[in-house]
Amino acid sequence: MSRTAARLRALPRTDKLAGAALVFLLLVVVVSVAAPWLAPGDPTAVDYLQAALPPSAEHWLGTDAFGRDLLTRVVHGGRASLATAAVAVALVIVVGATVGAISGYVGGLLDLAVTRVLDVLLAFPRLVLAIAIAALLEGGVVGVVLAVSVVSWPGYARLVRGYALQLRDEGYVQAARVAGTPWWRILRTHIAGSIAGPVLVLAVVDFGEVVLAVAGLSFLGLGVRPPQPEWGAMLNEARPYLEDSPWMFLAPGLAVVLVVLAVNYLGDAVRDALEPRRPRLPQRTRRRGGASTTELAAALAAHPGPDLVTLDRVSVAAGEQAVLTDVSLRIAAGEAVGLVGESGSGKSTLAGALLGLLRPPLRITGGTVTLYGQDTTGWDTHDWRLVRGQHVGLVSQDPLTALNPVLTIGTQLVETVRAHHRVSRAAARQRARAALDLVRLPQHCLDRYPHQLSGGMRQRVAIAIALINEPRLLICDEPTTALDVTTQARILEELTRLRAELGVGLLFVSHDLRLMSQVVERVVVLHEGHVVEDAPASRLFTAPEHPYTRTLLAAIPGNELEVRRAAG
Ligand SMILES: Nc1ncnc2c1ncn2[C@@H]1O[C@H](COP(=O)(O)OP(=O)(O)OP(=O)(O)O)[C@@H](O)[C@H]1O
Repeated sequence: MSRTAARLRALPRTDKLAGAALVFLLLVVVVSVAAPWLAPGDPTAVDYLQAALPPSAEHWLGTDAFGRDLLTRVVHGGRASLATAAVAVALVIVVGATVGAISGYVGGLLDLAVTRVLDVLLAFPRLVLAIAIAALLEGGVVGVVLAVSVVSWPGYARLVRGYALQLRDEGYVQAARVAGTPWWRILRTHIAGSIAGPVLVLAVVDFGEVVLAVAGLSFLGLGVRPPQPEWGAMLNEARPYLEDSPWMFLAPGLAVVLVVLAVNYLGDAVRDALEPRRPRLPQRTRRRGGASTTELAAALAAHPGPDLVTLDRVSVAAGEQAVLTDVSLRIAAGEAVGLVGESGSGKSTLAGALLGLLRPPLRITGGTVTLYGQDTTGWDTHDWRLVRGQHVGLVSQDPLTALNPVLTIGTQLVETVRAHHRVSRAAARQRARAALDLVRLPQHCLDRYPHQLSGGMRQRVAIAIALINEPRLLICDEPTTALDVTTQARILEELTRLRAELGVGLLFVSHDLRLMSQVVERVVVLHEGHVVEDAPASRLFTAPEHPYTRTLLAAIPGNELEVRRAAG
């Protein structure tokens, strides 16, 4: 099951109100679909003897001016309102997503033309344009569907175009192109899956507005025509009797209000579930244990050391499968520690545990992670945000994925400073200049985009971003894997120099012991989630104790004989 599907399935449990909204909407849909069986009376049959009766045991919601039972009409009206809205949204998704995806992916003149059309359509007030189109088409269900679709698809097209623009430069999309995959197959296989989540969120959020637009057009006499029941049309019919027979207004009015409220709440909840970075509730300032975020910030800043990080018998599991078992690790201020192990040994998981970046199904099942003297157990996202980027910098394997392709290097450096410090843009830019000097990049890089730099320059930018807030600990997760040998050597030199100059602690994660030997003082060897050796680099490279370490050393070209000799 994908992560998106898992989050959606968990939603009714994590947000009870969203669960209630979903149940209510399902109920409305079921009742509307089953209207002919649940309310078998003819919703259009006129009986003037029963006209304008208030709610009673016989007519639960009363009757209208033509003596028609309002409950029957509201139930049947739901069919028209919801079905019209659903068809309009489905049409809009297909048209908007297709146009947006093709426009963003193909680019060039086509994209230019499409964006101009979108700009024009989006510049019109949505409802006013819908009224004009519905009037032009002389109303009716088809007219309403087309009017609502014409004013709604630009929003979807714009959203999908943005994603397609971004995704077309992803490595796997380029690889598919190089492999000769036709564009429409790339769109279907590689792009559609990635945009399905955001489009779904937009559709749910938008559905409420479409229900309102359909009801609004029918209210104005441009949609479903009387005597057919539809909530908007019923409101129109009830208008002259608002003072004498308010129940005529209440029944369809409440139906619209409750459905739109439920859809909007559910839409917000779905969006929050799929984009957890968007805070919905006021931010919590009290942490478990009573210390406020401000107190934690002060404690982190004041930590005297020497230990920056301590992992005490930490275990991590993915569901039932153990990924790390009883891992202990310590990094002191200014110390360079290497974490080595073959692919799949758990190195990235350990780095993730250190930064609170483990995502389900990965979770810490035992032990404690202590950062700057603070036990991180129970930290929430705000607490982790204090640490990441300010007290701990991270340099990852591929700078392209860490850098935002549509922002200049200067903007990204400035944003990193301002995410943690209340300083002016000018002051942040000054720090950005200093950070570029630190990693020996020319100042003109500030105005460049990531794709305008070489791989080595991008990695230097990533290091500059990691160091710009002067953290005392830097985690480098395979920082040179994506680089050629000469650039690798330069980046390693750079890291060694920076460590000496700034006195930062360093966790250097790699599967390559040869590289590591150039940077670290102590090496921790990870094998199948267990620490099998933790020794000073000088001893580990000359007299490895564990057979697995010997295997790793023997894998270094030209090192086989020495290792065999060391092993005796
Ligand atoms: N999200 C996940 N769900 C399930 N298992 C996972 C998940 N992430 C990692 N694992 C498992 O955890 C183990 C360790 O993975 P991890 O990425 O930490 O290894 P690694 O040493 O960093 O490897 P590499 O050098 O290839 O990046 C692997 O067996 C992997 O299958």
